[in-house]
Amino acid sequence: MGAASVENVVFSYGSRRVIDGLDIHFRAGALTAVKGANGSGKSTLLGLIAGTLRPSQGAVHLAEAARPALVLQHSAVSQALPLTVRAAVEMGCWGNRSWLRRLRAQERGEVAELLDRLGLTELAHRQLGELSGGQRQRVLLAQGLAQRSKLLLLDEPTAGVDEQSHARIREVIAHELARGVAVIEVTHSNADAAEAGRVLVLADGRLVSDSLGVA
Ligand SMILES: Nc1ncnc2c1ncn2[C@@H]1O[C@H](COP(=O)(O)OP(=O)(O)OP(=O)(O)O)[C@@H](O)[C@H]1O
Repeated sequence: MGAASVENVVFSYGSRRVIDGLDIHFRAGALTAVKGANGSGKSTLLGLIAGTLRPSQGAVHLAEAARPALVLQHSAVSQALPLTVRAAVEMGCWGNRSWLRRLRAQERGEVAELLDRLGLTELAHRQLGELSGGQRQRVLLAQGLAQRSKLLLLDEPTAGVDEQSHARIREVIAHELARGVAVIEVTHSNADAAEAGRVLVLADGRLVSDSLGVA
């Protein structure tokens, strides 16, 4: 059993079909890059796997009962949420439990470690709205990692980040892969896609290329 599979999936917004019969099996513990022009359906595919969107036809199957962790692009998330960086990352630990529940010491330790790995410790008390786009992107990634899912869905995690942050994000992805997490990464970067074991290319909601990467 792989990490996830989409089987003959079709998805439409109104009468517009934006995913047009995708049939893809994602291996466990591997990095898969998803490329394609703007509007080709990449983010929609992640939403379908994450369960935030439901297929109009076909089915999505997940290996784990737990939900995948979906990390959106920072531009897709409100900057106005009255949350500190630390609180945003802690939200990733909530899972299905009550948000009123206090974090266990172990979870607090994990949050501190994630803040450190993503270079956010100094920013932990800042409000999300006070951060730059690249800083917010790292917060969203830390929040996704705090979910401890075996399937991590990343929507352009390195878009618009500086070189140092880029390196940190690549290290964090490599670390997750080494832990056996499957990562599906939407990217426009050839360099990032080259790190993947497999590169998928979408065009108009269809799979037009499925190749093994160089990694
Ligand atoms: N909420 C929505 N309502 C209607 N149409 C939408 C909605 N979200 C996306 N679309 C359309 O669905 C299609 C696929 O969008 P999607 O965001 O999946 O593309 P993408 O490949 O991720 O693009 P990008 O590279 O720009 O992020 C596009 O034509 C887009 O205009």
